Amino acid sequence: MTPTNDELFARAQAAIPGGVNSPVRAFRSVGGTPRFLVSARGPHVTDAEGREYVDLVAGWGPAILGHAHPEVIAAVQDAAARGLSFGASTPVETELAELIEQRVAPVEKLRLVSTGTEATMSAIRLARGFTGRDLLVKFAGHYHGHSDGLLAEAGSGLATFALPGSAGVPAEIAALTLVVPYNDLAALRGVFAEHGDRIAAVITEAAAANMGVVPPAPGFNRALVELAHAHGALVISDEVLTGFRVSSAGWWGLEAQTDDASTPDLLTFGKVVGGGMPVAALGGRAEIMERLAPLGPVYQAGTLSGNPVAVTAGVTTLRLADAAVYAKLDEVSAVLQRAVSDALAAEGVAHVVQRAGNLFSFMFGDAVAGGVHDYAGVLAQEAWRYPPFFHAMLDAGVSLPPSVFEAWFVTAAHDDAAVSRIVDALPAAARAAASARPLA
Ligand SMILES: Cc1ncc(COP(=O)(O)O)c(C=O)c1O
Ligand SMILES: N[C@H](C=O)CCC(=O)O
Repeated sequence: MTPTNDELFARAQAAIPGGVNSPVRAFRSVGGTPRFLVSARGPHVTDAEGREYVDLVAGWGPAILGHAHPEVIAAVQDAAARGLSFGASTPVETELAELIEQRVAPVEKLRLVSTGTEATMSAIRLARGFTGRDLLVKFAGHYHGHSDGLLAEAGSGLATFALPGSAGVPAEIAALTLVVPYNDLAALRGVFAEHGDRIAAVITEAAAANMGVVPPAPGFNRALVELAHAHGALVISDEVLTGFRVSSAGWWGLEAQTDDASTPDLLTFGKVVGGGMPVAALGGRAEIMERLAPLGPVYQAGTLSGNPVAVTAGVTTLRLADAAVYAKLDEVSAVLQRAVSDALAAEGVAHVVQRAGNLFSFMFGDAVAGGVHDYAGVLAQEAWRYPPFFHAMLDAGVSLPPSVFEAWFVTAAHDDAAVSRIVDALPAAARAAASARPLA
């Protein structure tokens, strides 16, 4: 007999800490049993009980074309048939690097890694190696993966579980990261005034989307580049989530930063560049990137870096992501933003739609209804309204991120039928949010 999600979760919990291989999957903040997925196609995922859901997680971002796009699958099958991993250079790696460099002008040289965590970790080491400085500045509520120096006041799972940081990070390492409120140039100026000659880099999500969506204030990214450069520090723009999702040139493309004064020195990518397989990258000014081994003294390596099957998925995805794909992502995103907002308004639920390109999320309560600009604002919301909203959608066959602190992700495969199913589910979900009460 087919095991249920409950049975699979019980078995997983016996074998795997918390039953999950990444904490946000555990449904801890929304309650209930995670769905164990067995397949995904187009805008849908299917669980082990055979139930199909319209998906608004999209593998946490990569699936811009929808799941299991036939051309991506065919290319991956073809690559796999020629060998899974060579531990040597392949032509397709250069193809992916060239594709990214053609689309994102500040990327003159690029190195492939396997996860976003590796990309940001290596970018930080490179920034330290290049500048000879030790301090790193990050913004509260931003998430850059789970390396030691980046977990202070981080978003994603740490926001979901209200963790200020992680055990196991030595105090000496944590002390090298200075955390500043997002969109607060005065605070950033203060940190540079005090520590300017020790700061190697500022790392920022190009547009924050791991505390829910919180876009940079107009001019913020430019001002932070100018400030950092005035103090001899680098800027790492983390586009792991936004890169090739919000436009064919990522967030950098949307802000159309064309002059040197507003150009980040290093950029990191993940998710879409792997088309659903483990590929990520760091890239930037050649002069900096060439400090990486074997050319320079900054060591960085990986057995699976540039894996030919994974990179084939990324190259094929980027090639298929034409203007029509981005237009569709924008269109579906706009329709859903409006539909959710209307449904919540109809039930009298105070809320705000937070958006950055086609990324969006909702925050609840009068305290946030005017818009949220930083992590303190995010924490002021009535987060307790989300679990009943989430479960009403799930019951109606719509899979949302299992945390109010995550973005919603659409795909170009969200056709009218998928969108209608989401829209039809909204009135009951909005009623559930309206009747929610804070946990005692
Ligand atoms: C902006 C950002 N940076 C870095 C990461 C880390 O990527 P990964 O989960 O692939 O390690 C993520 C997502 O997890 C992310 O959203
Ligand atoms: N917010 C994270 C990535 O963007 C969610 C993915 C994870 O850490 O499991």
